[in-house]
Amino acid sequence: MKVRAAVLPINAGKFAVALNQDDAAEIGVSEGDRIRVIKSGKSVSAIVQIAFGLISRGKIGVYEEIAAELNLKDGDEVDIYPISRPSSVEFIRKKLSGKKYSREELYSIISDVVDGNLAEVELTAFVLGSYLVGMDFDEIEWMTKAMIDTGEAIEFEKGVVVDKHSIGGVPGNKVSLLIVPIIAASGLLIPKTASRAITSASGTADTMEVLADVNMSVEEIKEITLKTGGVIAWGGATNIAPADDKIIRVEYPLSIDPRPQLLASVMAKKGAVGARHVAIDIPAGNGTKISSVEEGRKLAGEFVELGRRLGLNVSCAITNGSQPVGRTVGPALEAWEALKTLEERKGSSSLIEKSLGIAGLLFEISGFAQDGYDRAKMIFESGKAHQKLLEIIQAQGSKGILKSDDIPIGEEKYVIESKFEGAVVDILNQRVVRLARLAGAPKDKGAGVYIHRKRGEVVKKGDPLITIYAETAWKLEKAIEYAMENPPIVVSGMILEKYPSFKVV
Ligand SMILES: O=P(O)(O)OC[C@H]1O[C@H](OP(=O)(O)O)[C@H](O)[C@@H]1O
Ligand SMILES: Nc1ccnc(=O)[nH]1
Repeated sequence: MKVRAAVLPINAGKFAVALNQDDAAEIGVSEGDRIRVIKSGKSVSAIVQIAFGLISRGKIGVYEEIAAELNLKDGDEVDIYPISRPSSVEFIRKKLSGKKYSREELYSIISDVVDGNLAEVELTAFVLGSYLVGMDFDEIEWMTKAMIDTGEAIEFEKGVVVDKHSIGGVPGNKVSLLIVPIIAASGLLIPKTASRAITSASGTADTMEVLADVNMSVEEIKEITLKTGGVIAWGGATNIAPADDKIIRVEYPLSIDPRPQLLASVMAKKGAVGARHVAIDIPAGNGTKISSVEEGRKLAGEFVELGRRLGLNVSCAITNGSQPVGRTVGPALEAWEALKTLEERKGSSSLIEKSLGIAGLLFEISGFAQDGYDRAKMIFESGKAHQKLLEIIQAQGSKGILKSDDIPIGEEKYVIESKFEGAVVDILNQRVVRLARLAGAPKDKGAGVYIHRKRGEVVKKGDPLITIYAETAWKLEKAIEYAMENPPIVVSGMILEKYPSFKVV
């Protein structure tokens, strides 16, 4: 069937088109089906969206990706006809009924993810297949290798390349902003790519973006690493393991990170940047991805084994995830705390101890030093790590922030005070994250929370417990409402929740 193109100035993130419902019915396709779009001998397969009333008969709405690929302008005539779903969909369905993927099937699924050949619902089914049915170790290895092979890789001709990654899950985990400059200042190379938030209120890429550009090509990552010793780039902007960010996009709204995807997501990025020695941070504690040290140990074993299969020397640190790291949660607040700690060479002990511990582990496993922690501490206390972060920020493209207090924080704020005297007995990670997300994080960089009292600290009646920051008043309101019903910080003796809930109207 011949139709005329209407170019939609929208990036769909995949090859997609919008069809009038009657045209779709005429060629026998529905929402999510595929068609082939042909122009002057060139063709692409595209996922169909039905645009009720928005696209008139005889027209086809083409998003930017297809317009660019086929060099289409408004009014150009194209040929369309229905095609069948890619075989990956069949493989995904097989997993949902409890079967094992073959190496070829996983490669085909990951290639289709990268090429944008899977509709949102199919990609979601892939993630849910891993979540509900799981994968065995061969499948995890094949998926990781497929993720590396469908993207670009970096090779360093000289230098010792190391890397670190956290499985995430604990709020406030801004440690990479301290670890990367400590390692880079030592002369080792650390070309770190990070993801944006998955289950938290700020991923390392979101936090670093407050200070510097994080969108970098593979060439830039290599060049800046060779120049300064390290980078903190957003993996999703590179062509390094490009399937990763597309998978993370469907995990984020569900706030789930299935174990096979987690292992592959982390290790594909490490394998692709040419790292030889890798430290993995596994936060364990209530309300994180790993609830106990035992479970953390099991996952650590899986990381080490996957590393072995990929030729990487992997060591894990099971870390305290029972409450947020440091005192801040949310992109700007976390960037502020990381930079402030480097400037003043002091700050929250959970942030400093964890950063020095993981930097020290990297020094030890790479053979750089036997007293890794002490070496990391020396670099941190000498101010070299602070200078190095500023240098990395300049090299990546600075956002114009020279010191921590220049970082803009959301202007709408509200302080939650303690209603009575006592001690903080718990901080509920998931409530802290939910609160920061309701306030606008990670999208609104200035949104988040500052935690005044952590576990074991004493409070008097009226002392501040937590300050919520937001960029807009209505988001602040929503966050306050949530915090009132679901207190994120528990002071001894306090009622956590009432059941059945009772509201005064
Ligand atoms: O807590 P959630 O959002 O699930 O996990 C995602 C975070 O964990 C990792 O941290 P890092 O890059 O090693 O610092 C990722 O890159 C990302 O920043
Ligand atoms: N699934 C993931 C968890 C943490 N970091 C990542 O990059 N990916």
